[in-house]
Amino acid sequence: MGAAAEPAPAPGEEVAAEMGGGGGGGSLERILVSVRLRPLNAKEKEKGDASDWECINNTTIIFKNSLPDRSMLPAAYTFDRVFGCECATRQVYEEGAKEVALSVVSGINSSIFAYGQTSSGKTYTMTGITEYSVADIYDYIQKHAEREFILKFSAMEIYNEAVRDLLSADTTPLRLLDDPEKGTVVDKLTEETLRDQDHLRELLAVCEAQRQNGETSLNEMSSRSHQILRLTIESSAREFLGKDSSSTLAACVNFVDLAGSERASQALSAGVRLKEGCHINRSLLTLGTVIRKLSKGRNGHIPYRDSKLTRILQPSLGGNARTAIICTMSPARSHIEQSRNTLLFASCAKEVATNAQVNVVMSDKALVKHLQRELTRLESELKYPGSASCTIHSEALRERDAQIRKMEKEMKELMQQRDLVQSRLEDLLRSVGDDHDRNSRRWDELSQSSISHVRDASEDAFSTSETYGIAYQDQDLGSAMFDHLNSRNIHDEHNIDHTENPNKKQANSPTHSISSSRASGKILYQRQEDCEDQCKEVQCIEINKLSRGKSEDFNLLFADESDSLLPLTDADKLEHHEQKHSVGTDLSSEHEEQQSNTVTKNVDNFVKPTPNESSMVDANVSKPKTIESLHMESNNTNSKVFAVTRSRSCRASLTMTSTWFEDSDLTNNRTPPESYFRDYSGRTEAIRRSLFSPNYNNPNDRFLLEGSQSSEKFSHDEMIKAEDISTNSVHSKIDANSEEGVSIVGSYVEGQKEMSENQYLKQLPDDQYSRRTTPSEDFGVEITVKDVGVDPVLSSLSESPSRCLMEFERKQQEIIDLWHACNVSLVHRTYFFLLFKGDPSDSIYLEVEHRRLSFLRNSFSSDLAKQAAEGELNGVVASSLKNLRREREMLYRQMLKKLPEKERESLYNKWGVALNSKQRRLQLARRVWTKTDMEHVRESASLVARLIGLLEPGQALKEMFGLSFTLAPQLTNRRSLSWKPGMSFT
Ligand SMILES: Nc1ncnc2c1ncn2[C@@H]1O[C@H](COP(=O)(O)OP(=O)(O)OP(=O)(O)O)[C@@H](O)[C@H]1O
Repeated sequence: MGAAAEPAPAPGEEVAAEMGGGGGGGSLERILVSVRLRPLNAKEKEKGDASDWECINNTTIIFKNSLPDRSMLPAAYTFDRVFGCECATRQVYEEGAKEVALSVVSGINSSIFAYGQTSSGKTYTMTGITEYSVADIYDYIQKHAEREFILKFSAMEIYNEAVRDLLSADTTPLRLLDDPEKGTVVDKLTEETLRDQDHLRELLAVCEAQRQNGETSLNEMSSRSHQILRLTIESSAREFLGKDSSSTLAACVNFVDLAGSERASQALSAGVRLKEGCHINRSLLTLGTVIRKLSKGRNGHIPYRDSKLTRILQPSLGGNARTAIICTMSPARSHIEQSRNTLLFASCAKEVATNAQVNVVMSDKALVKHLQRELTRLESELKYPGSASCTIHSEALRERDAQIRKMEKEMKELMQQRDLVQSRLEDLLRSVGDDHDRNSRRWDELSQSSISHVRDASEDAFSTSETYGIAYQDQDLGSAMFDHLNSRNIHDEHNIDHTENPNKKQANSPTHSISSSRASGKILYQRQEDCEDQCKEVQCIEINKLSRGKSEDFNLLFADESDSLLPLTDADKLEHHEQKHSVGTDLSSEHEEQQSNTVTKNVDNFVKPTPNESSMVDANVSKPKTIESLHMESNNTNSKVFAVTRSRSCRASLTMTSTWFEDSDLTNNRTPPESYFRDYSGRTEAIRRSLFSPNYNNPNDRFLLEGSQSSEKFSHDEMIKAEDISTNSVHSKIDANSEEGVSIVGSYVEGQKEMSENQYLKQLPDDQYSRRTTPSEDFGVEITVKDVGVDPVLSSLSESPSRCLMEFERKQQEIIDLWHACNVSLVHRTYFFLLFKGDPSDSIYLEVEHRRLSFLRNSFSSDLAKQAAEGELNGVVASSLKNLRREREMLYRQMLKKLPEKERESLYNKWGVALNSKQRRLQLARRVWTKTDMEHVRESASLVARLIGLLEPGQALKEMFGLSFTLAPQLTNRRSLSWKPGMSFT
C-alpha cells in the first residue's frame, strides 16, 4: 500500500462573517475536497467488473486490488471527506458542501464543483446538492426576517468553448467581458430575480431541459457541457433600509457540473461526440493546469484565460470565494485510469487556497457618512492629545525614543571596539612594515609574476596541469587576506578539508586544507588559525615541482603535426615520441608508474590523514624551512604538481591559480579530492576540449597552446614571436567569428604574460634566476621565493573611496600610457579597458597588467637602444608594430561587416575622416587607440568592442586575464572596498 496522502487542513475554519459585518479582510482557506464513490452500475455488473475502491473511513479511500504493475502507485488517498457508494447525496451535501454553499448568505462568494469522468455521478450529485442548498438558503432567509434578501438566478453552459445562456432560447454564444471591478462577466446573460423557491425550481427545470446532453458508450444521458448555475444573494438589514447608513452584503454561489473528464477513446466518442470531447478536455485540461499551478503556490503565471471555464470561474479558483469540489468516481476496475486521474486532480485541488471575503456594498450616502465619521475622529484626536488613542501614540513614541537611545549606546560601544581593533591593526602593520619595506622591491618583482615564476622555473614547467598548493598561515590579518583572496580565486569550487593539527601548540586549531590544481580545479587550502609564533612576514615560499606536467600531454596532442612551429630538440622529440605511445594507451608504463606511485602515496597521506599523522600539511607547516609538499597526484596522471608551502616565519603565501583555463576547470570540477586524483587523466582531454577548442591544424593555435605550456622553452625573441602569432590568432579568430575572440584574447594575454615573465627572469640576478630554473632530480624544480611582504590590501583598507577611485584612475592612465608605449594589441586594450572599471577586485588585475607592461617597456627600451646602435628596426618593437598594423586591418575589415553605412558615416564624422576621402575605413581604423587621453580611449574601446562583437563583459572574462579574485563578502561589507593602491600578491 502506498503512502497515504496528508489530510488537508480542516476547511471552513474561517466561517462566514456574521451578517452586517464590516466586510473585506478575507483569509486564506483551502478548497474543501471530497470524493464520492458511486455503486457499480448495471453495465459494470453485467461485465463482471470488480469494485476496486473502498472508503475505509471518513477521509481515506484505498485501492483494494494489488495488481503487480500498480505496485508503484499510491494505494491510499486522503481527503477532507470521502463518501462510499452507500452514502446518500444528503450526506454528501451536509458534509462536503453545505457550509461552503451557505456562505453566500453571509456575503461570501462560494462555488461547488462536481468533477469526474463520465457516468461517475456528477450530475446526480450536483442536482441533489443544488436542491438541498436552495432549500437551506430559503430556510435561512425565513429565519432571518430582520434582513431583506434579493435573490437572482442565472445559468449558463460552456459547450464546445462557447458560452450559452440556459435561461434563454437564443443559442447565440455569449461574450466574456473584463470588468475592472467585477472581473470576467458574461455579456447579456439573463439574470432572473427570484420570486420564491418555486420560481427557482422552475428555472432549474428549464436549465436541465436546455443543457446539451448526448449518449456516449458510458452514459446514455451524458452531460456534454460544463454547466454553471449561479445564485446571487444580496441582503440588507431592514432596520437601515432607506437610511443613509445602509449597506448591503452581496455574494453568489455557483453550482458547477463539469462535463466528463474521460478520454475520448474511453467514451468511444466519434464525430460530434469526439469534437465535444476535444473542447471538454481542453477546458478541463486548463482547469487541471490552473489547479496544479495553484497547488504549488501562486508564483508565476496562472493560465486562467486559457479557457472560458477557468476565466468565468477564476474567483472560485484561488480568488475571492469559498470552494468545495466533489470528485465523483466509479469503483469499477475498468475505469481505474480515470479514477486515478480524478484522485490526482483531487489531491492537487486540496492544496489550493482561496481568499474569500465578505462583500459589502455601501450606498454612496453610507460611504460619505462613514468617511465623515472617520474624519471627525481624527480631528478630535488632534485637538485633544489626552484622548485614549493619543495616549497610546505617545507611549509608542516614548518606547521608540528609548529604543533609539539604546541603539545609540550600542553603536557607540561598537565604534569604540572598531577603533580599538583598527589601532591594533595599525600596530601590527607598522611592526611588519619594516620588513615589508626591506622586501618590497623584491616582492614587487615576485608578486607580478608569482605564478609565472613557478611555471617558468621548470624547463617545461608551463603545464596546464600544474598543481599549485597554497599554504597560508595567518593571524587575523592573514585570515582576512586568506578569505579575501581565496574566496575570489576559487569561486567556492573547492573542497575544504578540516583536520586537527596534532602539534601541541596548535592542537586545538582547526586547519583548513585546500589544494589547488590547475588542471583539476581541485583546491586545498591550508590555514592555521593560530600560528606558533607571531609571524610577521612571508619569508619563504618553497615550491616544489613534484612531477612532470601535462605539457607533455599537450605536446603529444600535436606530436603528429608536421607544421609545428616549435623548434623541438631531439630530446624533446624523443620524449614526446615515448609519451605519445604511453599516454592514453598504457598509463602504467614504468616511468609513469614510478611517478604516480610516489605521488599517489603522498596524496593518500594528504587527503586521508590517519589520526596519528593528522594532516601531513600541518606537520609540514610547523617544520621550519622545509620544502614540504602537498603531494597531489592521481594514479594515472603524469601531471606536474607544485606545492607551495612556507617556513615557520611565513606570514602568508599564496599561489594564484592563474589562467582562464584552470579557472574554468575549477568551475567544472566539484569532485572530492580522491576522486579527482583518480579521474584526473581522463579529464584533461575533456577540459582541453571544452575550454580551449583550438584548431590543432592551425599552427597559430598550436603555437599558442604549446607556448602556454612551456614558456621556458622560448627565448625572449621567441616569446615576442609568440605574441606575434597570438595576435595573429586573435585577429584571424575575430575575423572568422568575433565571439571566439574572447577566449583567444585569453590566450593572447597569456602569451603576453609569459613574455613579460620571461623578461623578468632575465632581469633577475643570476643566483635567483638559477634557483628558479634549476631542475631538481625527480620531478623538476625547486623554487624558493624569500622575504615576501605583507599584503598591502589590508594596509589600504582604510583608504577612502574617493582616494581609491583616484588611485584606480591613476593606475588606469599609467596602463593606458604603457599600452601606447608598448604597442599593445588594440583588442587586448579594449577588453582590458572595458572589463576593469574600478571594482575592488580590479585592482589586482590592474596591478598585474601594470607590472607586466613595465617589464615590456623595459624590454622595448633595451631593444630600441640596441636597434639604434644597429641602425635598423627589428625585434620586439618591429614585431609589435606589425601586429598593430594587422589588427587595424582586421578592424577595417570588420567595419564593413559590423557597421551599417549610416553608422559608418556618423563615425567618420566623429573621428574627423572626410566623407569624400578615400579608404575611409582604413583611415578610421588607423585613428583608434592612437592617443592616451581618456575620451579618445573610451571612444576607441567602444568602437573596437563594437567591431569585434564584444558584449557586456562578465566576471568570466576577467578571469581570462589570468587571475580571479573575489572579495570575501565580509570584507566587502565591512570596509566598502574600492580600488586599492599598491596591491600586490602575498
Ligand atoms: N451515487 C450514486 N448512486 C446511484 N446511482 C448513481 C450514483 N451516481 C450516479 N448514479 C447513476 O449513474 C448514472 C450516471 O450518472 P451521471 O449522469 O450523474 O454521471 P455524470 O458523471 O454526470 O456523467 P456525464 O459526465 O456523462 O454527464 C446515472 O444513471 C445516475 O443515476
